[in-house]
Amino acid sequence: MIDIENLSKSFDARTLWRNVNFTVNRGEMLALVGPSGSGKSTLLNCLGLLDKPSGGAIRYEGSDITRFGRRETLRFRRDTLGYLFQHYALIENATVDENLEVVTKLRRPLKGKASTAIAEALDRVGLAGRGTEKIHHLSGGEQQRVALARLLLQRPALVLADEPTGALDEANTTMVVGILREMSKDGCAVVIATHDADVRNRCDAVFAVHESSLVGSPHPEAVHSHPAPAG
Ligand SMILES: Nc1ncnc2c1ncn2[C@@H]1O[C@H](COP(=O)(O)OP(=O)(O)OP(=O)(O)O)[C@@H](O)[C@H]1O
Repeated sequence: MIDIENLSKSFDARTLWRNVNFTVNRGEMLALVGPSGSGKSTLLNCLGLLDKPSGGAIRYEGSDITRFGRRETLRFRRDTLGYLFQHYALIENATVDENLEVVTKLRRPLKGKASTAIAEALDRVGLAGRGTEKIHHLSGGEQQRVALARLLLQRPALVLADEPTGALDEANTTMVVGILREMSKDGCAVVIATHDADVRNRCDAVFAVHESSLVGSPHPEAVHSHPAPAG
């Protein structure tokens, strides 16, 4: 679905990564691992059109999205991408429901009313009945789960998740990864930057940023026999 071709990123004299090539298909969940500072978030930001690569192409349905103009970029972000990033990107002073209504106003729920779809999404992430609470009253892990409920309502084709379990305990980590897995089974492609070995082990493919290159394999057996560098 999305093909990354010879992607590179440099800042001044420093090359973060180069010759990055991989494909993510619908139904796949892929982990990006590597030491802190190796450039995982920057790679996700390039895929999410929040940063520009220095070279190469990111093809989605044949188009190189790095060459999109402003209007196409906004449309692609709105219609195709879903972000699950470290700072949640929620409206702090609004309620949980108000944050989720932003999505249901743009995208109708698959079935039934928006309020029912919002309640179902909150139930799925373990926050049933919390819709009237203000975001800034929630813990970091709860805010992360509101961001996940937002993704469930949005139903994007490509989910980009940056350390989605960093603020979560084990039970919630299992739930978040389980929901991302279900979204991939429903036909979405998921790319997760993570330091968490449990998250990595539940992915279909693992790619490691290592000495400015991306190394890895789409076959978990091969990944297990050549472990990615710890990150
Ligand atoms: N706009 C920029 N200009 C200069 N350097 C930058 C810029 N953006 C990121 N960097 C640098 O690129 C490096 C990689 O950062 P990035 O956040 O992508 O790493 P990471 O692998 O996600 O790290 P972590 O696992 O700690 O989140 C860092 O050293 C960062 O300072």
